[in-house]
Amino acid sequence: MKIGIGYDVHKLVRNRDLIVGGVKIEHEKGLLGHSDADVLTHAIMDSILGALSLGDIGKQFPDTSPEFKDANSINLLKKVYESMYDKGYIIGNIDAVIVAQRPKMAPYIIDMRKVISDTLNTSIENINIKATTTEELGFEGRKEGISSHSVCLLIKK
Ligand SMILES: Nc1ccn([C@@H]2O[C@H](COP(=O)(O)O)[C@@H](O)[C@H]2O)c(=O)n1
Ligand SMILES: C[C@@]1(CO)OP(=O)(O)OP(=O)(O)OC[C@H]1O
Repeated sequence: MKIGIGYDVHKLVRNRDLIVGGVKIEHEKGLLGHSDADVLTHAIMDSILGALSLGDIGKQFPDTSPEFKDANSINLLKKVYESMYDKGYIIGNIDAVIVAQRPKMAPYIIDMRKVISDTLNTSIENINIKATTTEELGFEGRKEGISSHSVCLLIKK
C-alpha cells in the first residue's frame, strides 16, 4: 500500500469558467490557471503522484508547456491514472476536501465523484469529496480563491 497527500490553490477571477472535480459550476467567477485550474482534480493528482514518488503535477505537466495551456484537468488525471496502473497500483480510496466560502459545492459533489471515479476506474464508493467554508477567514473566506486537499491510498494490483 502507498499513501499520498495533495494540496492546491487557485485564484478566483472574472471571465473564467469555474471547473471543480471535472464539473462546471455556475458562478460569477472562475479559477485562474495555465490549465482549466480545476483545483480539486489537481490536489487529487498530487496525492496520487505523491504516493508513487513521482513528484507533483508541476513536474509532470509543466505550466511553461503550451501542451497544457487550457488543458482539461480530467485528461491530466487520466494520464496520472495510467502511470499509477503501469506501476502496478489501483485506487484504494481517496478522501478530499474543497475549501470555498462559496459557491455551495454540495449539489455538485455526486457528479464530481462520478467523473473522478470513472476516470480512475474505481467504484464511486472509493471517492469521498467534502466541502467546507472557512467561516469567512483567510483567502478562501474572502472569496479570493479556492483550495483543495486530498489524501489517497493506493493498493497493489
Ligand atoms: N463551499 C461550500 C462550503 C460548505 N458546503 C457545505 O456546507 C456545510 C457547512 O459548511 P461549514 O463551513 O459551515 O461547516 C459543509 O459541511 C458542506 O456540506 C458546501 O456545500 N459548499
Ligand atoms: C496544471 C498546470 C499545467 O497546465 O498548470 P495550472 O493550471 O496553472 O495549475 P497548477 O496547480 O499551478 O499546477 C501545475 C501545472 O503545471
